Amino acid sequence: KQHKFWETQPVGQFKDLDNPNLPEGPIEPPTPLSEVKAEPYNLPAPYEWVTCDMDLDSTCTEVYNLLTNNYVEDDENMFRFNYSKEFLQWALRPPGYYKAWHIGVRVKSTKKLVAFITGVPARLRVRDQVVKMAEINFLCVHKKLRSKRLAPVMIKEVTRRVHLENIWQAAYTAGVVLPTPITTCRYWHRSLNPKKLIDVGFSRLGARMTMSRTIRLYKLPETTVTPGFRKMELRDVPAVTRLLRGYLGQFAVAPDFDEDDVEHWLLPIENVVDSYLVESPETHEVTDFCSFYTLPSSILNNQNYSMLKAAYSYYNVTTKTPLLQLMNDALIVAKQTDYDVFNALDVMQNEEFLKELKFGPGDGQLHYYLYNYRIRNALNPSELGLVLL
Ligand SMILES: COc1cccc(CC(=N)NC(=O)c2cccnc2OC2CCNCC2)c1
Repeated sequence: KQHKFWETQPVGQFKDLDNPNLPEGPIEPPTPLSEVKAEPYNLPAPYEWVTCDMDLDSTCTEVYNLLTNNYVEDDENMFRFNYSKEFLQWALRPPGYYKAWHIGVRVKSTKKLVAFITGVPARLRVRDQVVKMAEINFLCVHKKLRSKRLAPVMIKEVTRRVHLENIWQAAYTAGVVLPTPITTCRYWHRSLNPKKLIDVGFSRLGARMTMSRTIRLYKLPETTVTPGFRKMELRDVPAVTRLLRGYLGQFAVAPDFDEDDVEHWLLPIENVVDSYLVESPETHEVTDFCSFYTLPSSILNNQNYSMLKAAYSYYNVTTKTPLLQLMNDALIVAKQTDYDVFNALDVMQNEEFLKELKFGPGDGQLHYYLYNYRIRNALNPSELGLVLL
């Protein structure tokens, strides 16, 4: 009964796990475009498909409001992701994006937006194969329409529209176990504003800890310590691309970023994405890079606060500066710009700094998935070089 839908899809199936003979790579071959279903899948009668034009402020506001009230909550339903409009426009319009992959479901009679799912194109390398994929995200069904089995038809519709662009693989994450994770990550949090985090129930006062001792424990310097540490600028795109491509090559799964991708995904946008680099004061060479994205969470019921300002570790590269020192500078700039918490997954080399920089383990896991692409053995999170938004 479980996974009724996913057992019908070209994804690694749990029953295949002990079959070492299945080759790594696509599970199903591409379909001739003439054979891809030309019409959208059928929705239940009261609903209709709509393509959400994120360039239209009114549509962007509808998407923002749907997600603000109905998107992912933590396990204890105390917080809900609150992606900003500017973030959504950034996340959904990378180089080569397709408007048709920004899919909404409206109530025919009222035109109310009640569900959403998106894809954006990405070139991902899986071991030695660079594969054109869709990164699927923001699957959201209004709370009042849950268990109407809308999610499977929305997944089939975005898959159909991705197929129409001759793309046959996808990548996505979920907090739940589906067939079959390529890796399972743990997330970690570094308190920047411990008083607020304890007040809103995100953190608990440690045993034998006072509030003032806790505030002292997480205190950070007022200024960064690495000489040449500065914000990334447009002129840095070629150097950052070289740095990032060289670094990501070590991971089994990672984006195959070119300069256009780096310009879109890593050039700082206030309150959306922040990127810093180390330019050697002697040689002016760009030797290190760190970045984080901004994803606030609504605090679902607290008298004093309504929003948690959270930074999420994105891509970080070191070739000269110790990773601990670079990431501590990232914590310092996040604290300076009023973030309450800095989150990170145990992917790439993040384990090197998590404990040392006073991150605490979160209580959940994030599973990564590939669609229509088998990898022989699940990866360790440290073999994953991909961060999805
Ligand atoms: C603190 O507010 C929350 C609001 C909703 C959910 C969660 C817990 C959670 N599920 N966190 C993560 O999935 C997570 C934790 C650390 C880093 N990235 C993450 O998720 C990213 C990547 C996947 N898409 C959502 C954002 C926390």
